[in-house]
Order: sequence, then structure tokens, then C-alpha cells
Amino acid sequence: MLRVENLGVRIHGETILDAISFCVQQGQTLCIAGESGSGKSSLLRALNGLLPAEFGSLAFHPKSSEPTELEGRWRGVRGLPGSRWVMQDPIAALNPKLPLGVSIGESVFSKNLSATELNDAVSDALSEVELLPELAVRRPSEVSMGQAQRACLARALVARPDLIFFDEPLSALDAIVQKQVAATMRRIQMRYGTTFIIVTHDLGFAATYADHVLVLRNGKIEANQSAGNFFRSPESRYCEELILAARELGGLPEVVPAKQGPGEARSC
Ligand SMILES: Nc1ncnc2c1ncn2[C@@H]1O[C@H](COP(=O)(O)OP(=O)(O)OP(=O)(O)O)[C@@H](O)[C@H]1O
Repeated sequence: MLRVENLGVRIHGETILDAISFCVQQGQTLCIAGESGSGKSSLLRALNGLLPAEFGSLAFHPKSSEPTELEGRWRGVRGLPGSRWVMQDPIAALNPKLPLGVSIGESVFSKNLSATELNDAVSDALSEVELLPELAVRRPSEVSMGQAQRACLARALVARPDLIFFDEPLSALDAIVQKQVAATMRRIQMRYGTTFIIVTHDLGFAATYADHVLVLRNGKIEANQSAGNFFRSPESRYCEELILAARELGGLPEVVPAKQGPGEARSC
């Protein structure tokens, strides 16, 4: 569904990402992990056209939008048609002056919906993420962090994307709300078959939700494996150490249970 070959990013002569290749199938979850500064967010930015990147090739074939195929230098600031992005800090991601319902509705501005259709779409999206319709009139400063992150998820969902990029979507939330939002994300994926690409520091989260794991280090790929293989038999010593460190901190069980859901990771 999304296949990237040989992506590179250089800024002011410095290599930020080098020779990045991976693919992810429709309805599956790719978690991108790695230490701070390894290039995870830069990879999301490059895939969304926000950093100047060189692509050996990129092919994105969503179910409900035109395919995108490109190679060479790309900077398409509107991102990939058929995809949306949920950021790490929901308060910073939302316009502080706009009620949540308006921010959510802006996501489908280009569809030229009537006022009634727009209201219905926003209400549906709010209920999809388990928020009351009354919250549509509140501004970001008038809701909790968890509610704001759900609103960001609703803003992505209202456009019915085939692919959602998430940059550390749970890190601004407390543990209980993290669990609730993660469960909502999972339910949405099961219902709509949406593909998720999620940047996370949390290997425990990746162990529970990922089909595939991509580990970056110094802008290069350190591992690109199905989640099952990654946690059983990581590709490099560095990844073994990452897994060990997560276990020692108590964030990862000794035995990673098989992922609940549509089945074993499908390779592409
Ligand atoms: N626009 C930019 N100009 C120059 N350097 C940049 C730019 N964006 C990112 N970098 C550099 O690229 C490297 C990777 O940064 P990036 O934010 O992608 O890392 P990360 O893995 O997401 O880190 P973290 O987990 O801390 O968010 C860093 O050394 C960063 O300073």
C-alpha cells in the first residue's frame, strides 16, 4: 500500500536520513522506533512533504484516493492524498482560537460539504473517538489533553483517510488515558482497515500494536522486521540492547504475546 525505496534527506550538507526503504500493507501498523535524534520525526516530515527529500521511489496506493507514485526530489506540502497526520502535542496541533468542531471540519474543507453534511460528519467523527457532540463548541484550552488528542484523531478520521501518520500520539497523556486512546485507535483500525505509521519511543506499545517495526539509528535503518521477529530475534546487537533496556524498565514483557487482530503481519 505504501512502498518507499531509498529515501534520503540532506539539510545544509548534513545527512539526516540515508537509504531508508520499507513498506506497509493496508490495515497494518508500522511502528518507527529509535533513540532521540535518530530521524523518526524527520522521516514522517519527509513522507508528508515537509522536508526536502530524495526518493529512489515512493508508491502509495490508497483505496479511496488517486495513487501517488514519485521518484527523485519531492516536497509536496499538502502531503500524500488519502493520508492524515496526528501530532504529538494535541494542544499545539489545534488552533487555540477555533472551537474543536471547526478544526475538525476544516479537515474536509475541500469536499465542499453542505452545512448539514459537515455537522453530521463532525458529530460522527466525535462519536467515533468517544467524545460527546457538545465538545464541538469548546476551544482546545477548555478540554483535557486526552480529549484534545481524541479531537485530533477525529480531525484525521473525518476525512476517511487510508493512512494515518502518528508522531508519539500518546506521550503527552497519562497512563490510563494512553491506554484508552490506544484502544480507540485500535478499534478504528479494525473497523476501517486504516493503515497506521506510528513514531514511538515505547517498545511496549510497539509490542502490543505493531505488525512491523522499523528502528532508526543515526538516520539509517537498524532493523526492519515483522514485530514477531523483531521481539524474538532482533536484527542487530543495538536492537537487542533496546529491547533489554525496555524490559529492565518494566515496559516490555519477557514474552511478547501474538498481536490481537487481523492476523500475522503480511510482508510486502
Ligand atoms: N529542519 C532541520 N534542519 C536541520 N537539522 C534538522 C532539521 N530537522 C531535524 N534535524 C536534525 O535531524 C536529526 C533527527 O531529528 P528528528 O527530530 O528526526 O529525530 P527524532 O528521532 O524524531 O528525535 P526525538 O525522538 O527526540 O523526537 C537531529 O539531529 C536534528 O537536529
